[in-house]
Amino acid sequence: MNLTRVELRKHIRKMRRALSTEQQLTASHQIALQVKQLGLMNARCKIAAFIANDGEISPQDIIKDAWQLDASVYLPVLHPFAENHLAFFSFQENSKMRINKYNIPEPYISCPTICPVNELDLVFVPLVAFDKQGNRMGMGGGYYDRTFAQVKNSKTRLIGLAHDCQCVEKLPVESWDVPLDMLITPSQIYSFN
Ligand SMILES: Nc1nc2c(c(=O)[nH]1)N(C=O)[C@@H](CNc1ccc(C(=O)N[C@@H](CCC(=O)O)C(=O)O)cc1)CN2
Ligand SMILES: Nc1ncnc2c1ncn2[C@@H]1O[C@H](COP(=O)(O)OP(=O)(O)OP(=O)(O)O)[C@@H](O)[C@H]1O
Repeated sequence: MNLTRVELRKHIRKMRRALSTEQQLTASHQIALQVKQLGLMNARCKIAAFIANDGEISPQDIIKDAWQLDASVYLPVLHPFAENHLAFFSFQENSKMRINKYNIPEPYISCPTICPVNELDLVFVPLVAFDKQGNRMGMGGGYYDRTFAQVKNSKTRLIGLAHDCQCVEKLPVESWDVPLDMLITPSQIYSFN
């Protein structure tokens, strides 16, 4: 990782953390409306989302809509054995949660509530920066890239969620980067490929 990548990450993280609570709530509402208008979810869907952290746009309203539709919702959990990989566990309104090493809440792991990654239909992906070619830069752990490296040819669609201010002209592409299928901001929908 070179300095440019580090500096860009730092700069955009600072910008998104500067958004007010009201801006965050409005943004969450707007991306949920975008998802609704696209008709991406139904009762048979298995959907992965995340709990917003560090000024990320919150999928909370998308999660509520998914529950309403009776779709199954999953959250990432830092994999207990496979280093820098994620596993996805069921998230329901009454799910018991624990805090991981990054201070992000995640469901307790239990065998019956895991969803194999290649069975996920939609994966809403957090990110720090994106460009209009479908490239994404995350927090730097390589978690999403590692976890979805094997499933990029499956039905699983990766959909980035971001504030408009996280758009950059062009991201340096690394060999391991897994590209997004779609990216949704409060004001834009980008479809790739
Ligand atoms: N909301 C959310 N959940 C997610 C991710 C994410 O990007 N967003 N991840 C996507 O991969 C995984 C966690 N990856 C993360 C990697 C680094 C940091 C982070 O804040 N790093 C701090 C140092 C934290 C520490 O070590 O104490 C930092 O760099 O300042 C957070 C999450 C799984 N869950
Ligand atoms: N499929 C992979 N196999 C092995 N190493 C990988 C893979 N994907 C990423 N990495 C490693 O992970 C590190 C972090 O990658 P990168 O900076 O692209 O993460 P990120 O996309 O920002 O993070 P995240 O996916 O957690 O949000 C890199 O040093 C890279 O070598």
